[in-house]
Amino acid sequence: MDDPVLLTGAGGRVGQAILRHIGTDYDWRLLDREPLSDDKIPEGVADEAVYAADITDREAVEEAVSGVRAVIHLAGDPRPEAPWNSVLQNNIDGTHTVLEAAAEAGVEKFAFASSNHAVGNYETADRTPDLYRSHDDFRLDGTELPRPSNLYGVSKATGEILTRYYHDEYGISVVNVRIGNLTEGHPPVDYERGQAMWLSYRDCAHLFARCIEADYEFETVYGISNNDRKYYSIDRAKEVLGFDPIDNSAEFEDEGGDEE
Ligand SMILES: NC(=O)C1=CN([C@@H]2O[C@H](COP(=O)(O)OP(=O)(O)OC[C@H]3O[C@@H](n4cnc5c(N)ncnc54)[C@H](O)[C@@H]3O)[C@@H](O)[C@H]2O)C=CC1
Ligand SMILES: O=C1O[C@H](COP(=O)(O)O)[C@@H](O)[C@H](O)[C@H]1O
Repeated sequence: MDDPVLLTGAGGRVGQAILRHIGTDYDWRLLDREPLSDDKIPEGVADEAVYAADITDREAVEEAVSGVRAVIHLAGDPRPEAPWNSVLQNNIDGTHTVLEAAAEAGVEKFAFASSNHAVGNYETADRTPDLYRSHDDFRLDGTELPRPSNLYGVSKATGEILTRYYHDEYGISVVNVRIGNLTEGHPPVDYERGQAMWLSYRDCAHLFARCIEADYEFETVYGISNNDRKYYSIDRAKEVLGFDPIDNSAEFEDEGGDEE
């Protein structure tokens, strides 16, 4: 196997979606501030490769990142309503610490879990709800500036600026993945916005596998499944990363996804 890949926030929803589908494909280092129970650790991952540490703990992060070729950085406060003190510490300071350690260790690739909330204020009153429906052709494609919809979104936009700096200054290949709505098994029910930005577990794992495998310099892409309803373009993720999603929220329309 190639050099290890560090996954921060390994015990959370996105981390587990990744590990469930590609958990035996890589030599993982897993980091989370909560100790990981055995059922959250793929077969073959040694105890020494599992770190119970906070991403603001520079020494612990340095140890975890030493000798890895790629980082998938998920750890952080994922709540859209998270208060400033939490996103400042976990999302901004934490991301800075992981990037500093990655640069120092000579990591080649860095995939950052950004969010739809970094651009949530493009969803203006005059664009919605049509924006969430398949007849509407408005698309965000990753070239637009952030327009956060809450302080959590501000922290994700800040993470994207931090990755830009570490790419330009230290040459780390970066992909910011503006993840939509990860929901297991089916798209969110009775929630048009969520259906338009649904990301299935297997498409999520495949997308982050492509972030490990593909060649790129600095990219910002959207992480959603191949939904008929969409206002995020996945063209760039397809082109640069070779993302080839399988799922589509339209296939579940009888379960609460009908358009008006
Ligand atoms: N689930 C979703 O639909 C979306 C998630 N994201 C982003 O993806 C990432 C993962 O989200 P989820 O898995 O849904 O959240 P989660 O809360 O299920 O998982 C986050 C994990 O990170 C760990 N963590 C949090 N702060 C930490 C710290 N300071 N040090 C070490 N570990 C820490 C937690 O213990 C947890 O296991 C987050 O950065 C979130 O903002 C972005 C858009 C959508
Ligand atoms: O960034 C995130 O986005 C998803 C989807 O947002 P929502 O406002 O439609 O729920 C959210 O579920 C997740 O917790 C968050 O990290």
